Amino acid sequence: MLLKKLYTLVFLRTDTAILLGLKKRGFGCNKWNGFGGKIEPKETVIEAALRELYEECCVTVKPENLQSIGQLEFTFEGDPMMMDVRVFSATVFEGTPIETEEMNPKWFPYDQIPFKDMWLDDALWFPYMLKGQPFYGKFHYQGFDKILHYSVEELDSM
Ligand SMILES: CSc1nc2ncnc(N)c2[nH]1
Repeated sequence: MLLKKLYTLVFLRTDTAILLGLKKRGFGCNKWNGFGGKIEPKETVIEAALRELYEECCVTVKPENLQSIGQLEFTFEGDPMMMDVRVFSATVFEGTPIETEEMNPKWFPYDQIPFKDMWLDDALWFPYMLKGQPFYGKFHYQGFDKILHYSVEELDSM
C-alpha cells in the first residue's frame, strides 16, 4: 500500500524571469527550487501554497491570482511514500522576495534557469509550465540523483 503525502510548489513569474529559491536546509538543500512545502491538517492546498510562499520569501499572492498548472508524483525505489506535489504559478503578487532561513530567492531569465543545480526532473516538466500548459508528471527515483522511469502528459485543464 502506497502512502501519499501532499506538497505545494509555487513559482512567481514575470514576462522575462522566474523566481527560484536556493534551499538553505533540509530536503533538497542547495538546490534551486520553487517555494512550497507540506500542507497542515486543517488548511486547503491553496492556503498551504500561499502560506509557504510567504514564509519562504515574504511575498503575498491572492488566491484568485494563483494558477494551478500541474501535478507531480514522486516515488522512490524501496520507499512506500509517494510525494504528491501540486504546482502553481503566479504573475501577480505583492512584496519583494527576500532571503529567509529557508530560502535565498533570485530571479532567473528564462534562458538562464540553473537546471544543473535543480532536481533532475525539473528540466523534464518546466517546458510545460513555462508555456502555461497544464501537466501531470510521474517520476520514479532511485536515490535522489537518478530517475529510473518517468512520464509527463499534457492535461486539458488543472
Ligand atoms: C523529490 S524529487 C523532487 N523533484 C522536485 N522538483 C521540484 N520541486 C521539488 N520539491 C521536487 N522534489
